[in-house]
Amino acid sequence: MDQLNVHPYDLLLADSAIALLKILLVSTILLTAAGCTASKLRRKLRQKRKSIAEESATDRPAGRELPGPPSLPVVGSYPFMQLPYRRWLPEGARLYGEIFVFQLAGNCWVSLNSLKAIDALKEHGEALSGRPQGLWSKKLFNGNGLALGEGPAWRKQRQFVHRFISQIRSHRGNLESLMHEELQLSLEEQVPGEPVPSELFTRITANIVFRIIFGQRASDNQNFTSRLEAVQTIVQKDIYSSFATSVLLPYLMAFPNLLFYLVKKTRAAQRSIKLLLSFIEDQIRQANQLSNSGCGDATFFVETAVNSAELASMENYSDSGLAVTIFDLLIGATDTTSSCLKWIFLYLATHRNGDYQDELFKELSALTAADCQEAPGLRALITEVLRLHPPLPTAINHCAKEDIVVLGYRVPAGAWVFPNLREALRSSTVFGAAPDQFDPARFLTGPGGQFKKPAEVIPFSVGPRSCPGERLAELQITLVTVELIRRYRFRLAGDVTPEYVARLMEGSDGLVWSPKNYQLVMEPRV
Ligand code: HEM
Repeated sequence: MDQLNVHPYDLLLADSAIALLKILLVSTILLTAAGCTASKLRRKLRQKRKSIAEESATDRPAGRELPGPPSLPVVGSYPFMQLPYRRWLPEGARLYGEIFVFQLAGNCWVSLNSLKAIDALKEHGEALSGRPQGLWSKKLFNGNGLALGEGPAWRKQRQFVHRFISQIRSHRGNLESLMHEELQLSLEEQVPGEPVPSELFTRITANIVFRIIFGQRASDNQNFTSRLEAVQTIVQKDIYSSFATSVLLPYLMAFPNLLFYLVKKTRAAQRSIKLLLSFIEDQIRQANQLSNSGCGDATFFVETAVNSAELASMENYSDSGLAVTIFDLLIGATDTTSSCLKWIFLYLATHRNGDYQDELFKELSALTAADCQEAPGLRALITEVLRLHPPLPTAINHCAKEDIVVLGYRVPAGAWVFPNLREALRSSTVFGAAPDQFDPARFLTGPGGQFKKPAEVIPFSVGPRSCPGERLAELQITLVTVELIRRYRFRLAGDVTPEYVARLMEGSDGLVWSPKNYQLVMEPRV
């Protein structure tokens, strides 16, 4: 009865007071913890500075201080640059030149902006073969895999992947018919008469890679496709683009569980990655069972890997380690290759009002199917798209294992070093007066318009960490492009204004650089 006498406002007030108290309590705990961490960090920084100062000059390689924006405590270089930082990089290169440094998310980032600077990845191959080992990679991948792994295990798995790719490429006929079949199936799955979403290219690529790895179509496996899509969303976002992550991340890192359990998006991302990894582990278990029963098919990656004595002899080798390598192959292969195809078909649909695609169609129609792959106009198109829109514009961060000197500047051990491929591939010194323009003819020379592959176009990066999937990606891009140009004429669906095309061309800000999604009208050529 007593309760009935309580006015609802009183209840509301009591609730608010409790909520306020809770907020105050949590804030106090957080602030105290942050204070402790900050002082811990300050102490560490002082110790680090002291030990650096104590290093004798002879121990350190000579070299000037790297140029770059200033850096403040806590916020780093954030106030002097813009986010997303990738969009600011051209400005940084203009201000500071071929190589510069900035501080973000508590780390020292070194941007290599020219081909000469990027050569450091070859020249200091071993010293720069490290990868930053952040909280994410430790917690989710445990140092395994190709993209973030290091040391002898990474080297051995890379060799294994290289050998597998050369082996399937040596049965080129089989590989090509798998790709043709997949393209045909993916096209048949489109709604007849409707414009085709640019996501078609992701579907084709995912299906091809999935078949190479598991011997089945990805589209037939809903469990896989939904998990892959969730992980792709993470890859397409750049976690360093926001203030919260670029500035607060190092402090949140001090409380990994807080980071994982409080930040909803991070938790969802972690869950998606774990689900995809557990799906891959199931496939590995099935491959093991098939192999033990003698019913396996060792032409697929997963079967070849579970039967490999070389991999089995690796220290701490496990199914979960192999799952991370397969995860890297799936993710590494899908978004990059499909991004390139999306750019290609955007240009085909828009460049020179369609005259350009008609020219290519004529070139390909005059050739046999085998010769089409080497057609100069086609090679020039693919090379120009990869030059202007490298799918991984800043590759993956490398980590300097020791102090090195690049172009006369000292790069400190522990720095996150990345090749700024987008900048280097738009150098006017190398690519002429209009490097930002789409002009495939720049790669055609001589009276017959011969194509010569330029060594300067390096969208797959260079050095011991360069992309192991380069040859596979090139074959896939070539086959899909030839086949579609020979069959269809393309235009963008909807109200196509120059502003709309410019917006599509701006692309995404994530780790992988794709055009914004578009719809393609594909008219069969008769
Ligand atoms: C157009 C397509 C592709 C492009 C432009 C591309 C580009 C790149 C780049 C720039 C890197 C980072 C190199 C560095 O850190 O310096 C990389 C790494 C990697 N790529 Fe690709 N890639 C493509 C397709 C593929 C395919 C088809 C596969 C799988 C078969 C693949 C698997 C990987 C893996 C596993 C790594 C990590 C290698 C390591 O750290 O040792 N990529 N790729």
